[in-house]
Amino acid sequence: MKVLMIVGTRPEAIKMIPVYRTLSAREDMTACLLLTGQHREMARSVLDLFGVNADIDLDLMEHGQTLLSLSARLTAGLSRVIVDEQPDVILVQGDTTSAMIGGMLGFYAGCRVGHIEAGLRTGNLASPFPEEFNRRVITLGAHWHFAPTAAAAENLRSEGITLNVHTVGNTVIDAALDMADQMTPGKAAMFDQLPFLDDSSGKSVLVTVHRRENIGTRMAGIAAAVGELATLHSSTHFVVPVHPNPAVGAVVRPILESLENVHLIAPLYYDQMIYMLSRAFLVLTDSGGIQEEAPSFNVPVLVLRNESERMEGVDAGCSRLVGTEPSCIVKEAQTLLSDPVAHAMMANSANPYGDGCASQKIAQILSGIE
Ligand SMILES: CC(=O)N[C@H]1[C@@H](OP(=O)(O)OP(=O)(O)OC[C@H]2O[C@@H](n3ccc(=O)[nH]c3=O)[C@H](O)[C@@H]2O)O[C@H](CO)[C@@H](O)[C@@H]1O
Repeated sequence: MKVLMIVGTRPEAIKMIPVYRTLSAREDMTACLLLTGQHREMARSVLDLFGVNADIDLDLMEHGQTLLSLSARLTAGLSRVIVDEQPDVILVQGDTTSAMIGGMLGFYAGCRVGHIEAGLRTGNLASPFPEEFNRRVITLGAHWHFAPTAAAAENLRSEGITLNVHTVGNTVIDAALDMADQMTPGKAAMFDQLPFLDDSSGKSVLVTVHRRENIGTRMAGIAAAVGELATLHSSTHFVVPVHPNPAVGAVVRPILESLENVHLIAPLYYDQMIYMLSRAFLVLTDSGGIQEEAPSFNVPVLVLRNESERMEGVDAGCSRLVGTEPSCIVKEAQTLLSDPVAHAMMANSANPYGDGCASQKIAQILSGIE
């Protein structure tokens, strides 16, 4: 069975590599990993860390690309590969434009499409844009729906999708646990960059923001809240890897760069990120993947969004949706920074997103064993 696995962005690489490695180790499958180049450098750096080479690199990224120009190039590039490679199965992950076009072309070509991380929904087609649309299109053409949680599987059933829906966990947990076993270089790099990490008694708060819907006023509100928290908790370090999208730095730098205990640093390599997660006291984020990973390291998460397609963490008690209003963020973070009981209750909640075995389950389903 020939399986073409399509990856566009950093999080797709993180979530697809465990499946690629699992399929590659099997004799009944030939796995072919394709990078579209939607986010060129960030996706490649993940492959390098896991010691994986792409079989095909379309290198499609263009400076200033729009959804329209990207979709056109993806359609042309992926169509050629599907005709040349004749895969039996196409695997896509998540809800990016690479995943949506890959799933759609797979359906057109008569391949069986497997959707990893199926069934996430906000119920609002306009937010996140275009991801909610992309997810629904992929669902329509998919043969297998690999839902990360029971709630995601239920979302699919409520849309009438009942065949081949499998709750397998999220492959990001496979990747995070794997990286946690080999993060020594990442830890050393973080110690070089942030020497205060040497002091094991110091608290660190990890902050990441990048979502399109937060850029602008909302992101300024988030940065103002971080600034206020940093002033109130002067012995706590706030570590902010700044997303490469220049719009993010343009908002957060002027608000936070003068604060001594706020560290605005470059995006982290994945081993560095996993070290920081394992080490953080609290995470403030609008990232999907980080929400899913942090509970595996017993770190509470405050989600900087007004709605989320990942409510399982909130229901399990690992995370809280705090929106982007500075006063709400400060209030919730203050509680966790100053009340050990409130912190422990969140930190000790079990991770609802998986146990690290999702890739094995996906491989077994693809090969018809399960
Ligand atoms: C805006 C956007 O593109 N969102 C997509 C992104 O979500 P998501 O919001 O997860 O994207 P992020 O860019 O936050 O990536 C998260 C992943 O990158 C890692 N990380 C993050 C920051 C850093 O400096 N270093 C690092 O290694 C995190 O540990 C995590 O594993 O990918 C998902 C998976 O396809 C999609 O469902 C989302 O629609």
